[in-house]
Amino acid sequence: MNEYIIELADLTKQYGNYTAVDHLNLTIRKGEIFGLLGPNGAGKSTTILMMLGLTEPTSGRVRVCNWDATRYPIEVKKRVGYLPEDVGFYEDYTGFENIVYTAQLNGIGRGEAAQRAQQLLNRVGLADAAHKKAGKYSRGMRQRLGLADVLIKNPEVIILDEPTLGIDPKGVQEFLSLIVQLSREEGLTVLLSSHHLEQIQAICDRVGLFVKGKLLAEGNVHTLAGNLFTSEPLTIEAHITIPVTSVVTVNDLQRMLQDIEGVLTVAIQGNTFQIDCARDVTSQIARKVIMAGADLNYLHKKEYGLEDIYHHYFKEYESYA
Ligand SMILES: Nc1ncnc2c1ncn2[C@@H]1O[C@H](COP(=O)(O)OP(=O)(O)OP(=O)(O)O)[C@@H](O)[C@H]1O
Repeated sequence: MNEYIIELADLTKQYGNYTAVDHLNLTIRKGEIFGLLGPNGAGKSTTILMMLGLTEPTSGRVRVCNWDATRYPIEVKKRVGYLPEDVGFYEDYTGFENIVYTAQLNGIGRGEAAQRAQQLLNRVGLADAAHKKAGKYSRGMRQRLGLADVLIKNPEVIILDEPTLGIDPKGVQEFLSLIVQLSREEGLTVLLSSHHLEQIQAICDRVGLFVKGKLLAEGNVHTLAGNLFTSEPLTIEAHITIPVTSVVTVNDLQRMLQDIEGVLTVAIQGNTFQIDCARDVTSQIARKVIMAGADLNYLHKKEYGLEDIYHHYFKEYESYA
């Protein structure tokens, strides 16, 4: 059994002379939550369409659940659930009826379909609204119904394209927790395409950064930041109070910190010392402050997040949302 559930090898898609996806190489393991992040037009949707076997690559290979998606799209469709930005439901059918209908389209008999539909509606938090017409559902409820709709066929992989657009913050949090729960409890592999950095950072094990059809970087947020910002100065923030009885002044302390090898600059604002350094000198800072008889209230090392990474890569592209 192949350890990767999704494998893209030199995957390329051209529309005429335009290369929408450019020699993409990417592997995703079973049970991973992987985030596809990139500005509009980066090629995320085209990549997803190729994974689903809905559009043919110009060259390269795409395997999903051990099936070549281009040659065996039906096998892939049986194993992969796709939740687009906006799912189309029969508005006059209830949530329950919609899910039963999808189940039957997937060859599940009426009795089992009804039982599974009810279980899934409970699971996605729609038990109370199961018999309400889908046309009356809020945006958040529709996305939950969409999730039940893709889960009814017991997929191995689910692909979510901007699933939280238009949902209120509480609904977003609940929806994302549900995704993590499903992935962890049922070993479901999740591919989440989104512009929302904080959502990707909150739930994804790994992230792929797309721009102009290429994967510029991939890895977990921590590793990406480590690789990217090694040459950047490290910023350490120290909150320090100098007791009134002390002979040491703020200026003395600033000089002492400045003398530590590796420290570039020391800026002071109130009780906060912002220390830029070429390497991590946290322990030396702590020692100096305490030996000077001052009180060290906290020391904080700046961690680079997905937002810093995103801006680093995409600063020259203004088109992202
Ligand atoms: N059928 C098509 N014919 C011609 N060009 C296309 C077609 N589909 C997509 N493209 C182009 O390919 C590029 C990649 O589009 P794609 O939709 O994959 O990007 P995306 O990263 O999903 O962006 P978004 O977040 O806006 O959906 C875009 O420049 C788009 O205009």
